[in-house]
Amino acid sequence: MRHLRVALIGWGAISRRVVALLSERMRRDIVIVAVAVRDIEAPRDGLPEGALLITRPEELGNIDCDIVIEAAGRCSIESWGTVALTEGCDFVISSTSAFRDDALRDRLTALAEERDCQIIVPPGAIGGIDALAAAAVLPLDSVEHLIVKPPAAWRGTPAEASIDLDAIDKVTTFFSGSARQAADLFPQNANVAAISAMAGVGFERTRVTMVADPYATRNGHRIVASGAFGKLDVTIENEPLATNPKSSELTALSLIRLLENRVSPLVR
Ligand SMILES: NC(=O)C1=CN([C@@H]2O[C@H](COP(=O)(O)OP(=O)(O)OC[C@H]3O[C@@H](n4cnc5c(N)ncnc54)[C@H](OP(=O)(O)O)[C@@H]3O)[C@@H](O)[C@H]2O)C=CC1
Ligand SMILES: O=C([O-])CC(=O)C(=O)O
Repeated sequence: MRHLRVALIGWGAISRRVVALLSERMRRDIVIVAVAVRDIEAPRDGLPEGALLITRPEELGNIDCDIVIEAAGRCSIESWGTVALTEGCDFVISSTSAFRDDALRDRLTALAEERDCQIIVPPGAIGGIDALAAAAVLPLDSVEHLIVKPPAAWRGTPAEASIDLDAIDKVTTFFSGSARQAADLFPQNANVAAISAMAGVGFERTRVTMVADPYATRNGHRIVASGAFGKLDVTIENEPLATNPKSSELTALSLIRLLENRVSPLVR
């Protein structure tokens, strides 16, 4: 039986949900060996039994782990990714908006190649990424990504500068631009734009629209692509995570799929 030793960067909504699901699913073959936090003194509950609490990327060097999963925020990508890859661990990223920075992406990719390990971008909160990436083997004409969330999910973001989130009574579009602009301006809501961009036609050519919908209760994504392969149109409505309405439950589920595939004799 394969075993997987995992370090989690961040102890927020996604990490907590991943750990709860692994426990519910009794995955004794997937062990959380470390959890990275910023403030070691802060009170926190639910940590996986036996996991070491760490605060500095260098501490990964003292831990025997196979894979490091970032679920913290884009500021953590460079420091934790550099050490994880240098230590020969695969590095899974949730804060994919960090990769709107081509130089950072190139630096980490070169390091992964040098250390013979991988940076993994899971589909996160969206579906159809396997099909989009496969379609991109042949020329693509266009990729559009529509993000629709309830007003509460846009609080504390630049959306507040263009619309009154408390007052809107109809579906309101407040952003239209490239995936690079979307990922740059909305690091807590448009990581998915970076995922669809990297799977398809890149950060400049992927067009993103963001919408606040006062009647929505879920986080919605629609990806429409066309090209030599044909046409793709994928729509998904995600339940938000209980402890962070900006993030969708599917992001944690996608990490469970990734981890379970790493230990399973049948990858699906
Ligand atoms: N790829 C995708 O499809 C999706 C990606 N995301 C992204 O995933 C990331 C995690 O999301 P979520 O769990 O909902 O976010 P939360 O805000 O719930 O949790 C993030 C946690 O990370 C901690 N943190 C921040 N920086 C660091 C650091 N440098 N080292 C250690 N811990 C750190 C914070 O701790 P504290 O502030 O207490 O120190 C917080 O507890 C976010 O960037 C989010 O935008 C979200 C949804 C979809
Ligand atoms: O969870 C979602 O629906 C998408 C999200 O927050 C992100 O891409 O950052």
